[in-house]
Amino acid sequence: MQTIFIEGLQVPTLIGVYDWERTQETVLIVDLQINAHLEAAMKSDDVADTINYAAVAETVKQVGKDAQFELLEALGNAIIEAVCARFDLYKIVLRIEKPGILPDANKVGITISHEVETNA
Ligand SMILES: Nc1nc2c(c(=O)[nH]1)N=C([C@H](O)[C@@H](O)CO)CN2
Repeated sequence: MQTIFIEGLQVPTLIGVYDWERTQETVLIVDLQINAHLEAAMKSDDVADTINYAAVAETVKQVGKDAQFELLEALGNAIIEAVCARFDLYKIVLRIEKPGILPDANKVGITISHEVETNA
């Protein structure tokens, strides 16, 4: 099993519990770790044999564009559902940061780990 990661992806989205957060999009910072079998691409050197991280990033940004959640937890769940539906993976660890929102804190956020159920 190998890992693909994306760090520091900027994801604009409408998010927040309070009215003042819902007048404009917030740019969230997303990190993703995906565990998958990459052996085929390691041998073939063909992007068709792997999880294209550009396509993952595009999927995450599209979820953000379409979403209007209040909570980071709900957005995280939507991102995980979209990525798992599109890519063949075993585990995903998602971290979403919301910078500069709390006084006296650089950033707040969540981390969600999700393992895909297999029939094996
Ligand atoms: N666990 C969470 N707590 C809070 C969230 C959240 O998404 N998850 N959001 C907010 C507000 O929208 C925040 O950004 C401003 O106070 C508060 N707590």
